[in-house]
Amino acid sequence: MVGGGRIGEALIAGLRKSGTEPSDIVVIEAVESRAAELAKKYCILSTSLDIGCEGADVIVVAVKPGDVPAVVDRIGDAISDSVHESIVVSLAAGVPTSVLENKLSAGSPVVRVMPNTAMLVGQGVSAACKGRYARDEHLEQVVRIMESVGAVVVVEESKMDAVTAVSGSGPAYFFLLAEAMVDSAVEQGLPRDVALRLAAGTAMGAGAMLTAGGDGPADLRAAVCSPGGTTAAAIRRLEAGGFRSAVADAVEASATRSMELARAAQKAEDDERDD
Ligand SMILES: NC(=O)C1=CN([C@@H]2O[C@H](COP(=O)(O)OP(=O)(O)OC[C@H]3O[C@@H](n4cnc5c(N)ncnc54)[C@H](O)[C@@H]3O)[C@@H](O)[C@H]2O)C=CC1
Ligand SMILES: O=C(O)[C@@H]1CCC=N1
Repeated sequence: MVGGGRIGEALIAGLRKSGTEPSDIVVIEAVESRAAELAKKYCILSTSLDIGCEGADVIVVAVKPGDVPAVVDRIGDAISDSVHESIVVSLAAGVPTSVLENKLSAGSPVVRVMPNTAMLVGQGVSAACKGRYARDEHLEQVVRIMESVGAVVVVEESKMDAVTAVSGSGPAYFFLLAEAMVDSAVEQGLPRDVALRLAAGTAMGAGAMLTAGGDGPADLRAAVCSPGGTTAAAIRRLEAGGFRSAVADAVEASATRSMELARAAQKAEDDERDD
């Protein structure tokens, strides 16, 4: 795991919870105190890029998009002489697989994954796609790893911006909704801890109903709206307040930002090649 920030930790935590042996995970994190913290918390080894990458079956890149080219360049140097084939997996928003492939030895297998933070509790949902040189068995190996921390869908790389906008960024939309519900509940006289339990339990139950495979969201919502009742009154205000279009705008803004990150990563690489 290269990069032990928020998503790096979520994956490590999820893997440990799902029974992955501590000796099968190595963390490479630039901030020494953070590396030590992760090593202690998850009983895993913390090391450097040069030592940690060689011989790894899977190298997960979990640094910020702008840091990916430099980090993968160093990974490429570290593994270029190795006879062992490593799959390089990028979790970074926006960054195309081609940017990683161009930093690695010719023909290196790269898989791009857009995970989400709920991996931390084994309830993530990820999308994965193959780079140009990755074979089906490489993708399958990565899918198996991600399945140990949640659900996985396989998509074309061209769909990754949309995926990022829905499930990568998505937990934050639900957290914002929960935050607003809790604050409003406190305004209505509930103690904050009770309000949080109610909002979180509601999110959990609604999520379970959505994933049960029966009715879709529109039918489920309609079933809560008793004629002339409380929910219909609330939904009318949400619609009047532009809830649906605010969500559509938010998802579009996230996808657009993902495309901008892709262009920035591509440009950085083009500039470097020209120098
Ligand atoms: N936070 C989230 O929920 C999600 C994040 N992602 C992606 O994951 C990546 C990381 O995001 P976060 O964890 O939120 O960021 P973060 O800033 O919390 O973590 C990045 C970590 O990488 C470390 N780092 C930077 N350069 C390094 C180097 N050369 N060697 C080793 N470590 C280095 C930093 O010290 C930091 O701890 C991003 O590319 C983001 O697009 C994807 C899906 C969800
Ligand atoms: O906000 C971000 O850029 C990352 C990618 C998806 C979730 N967090």
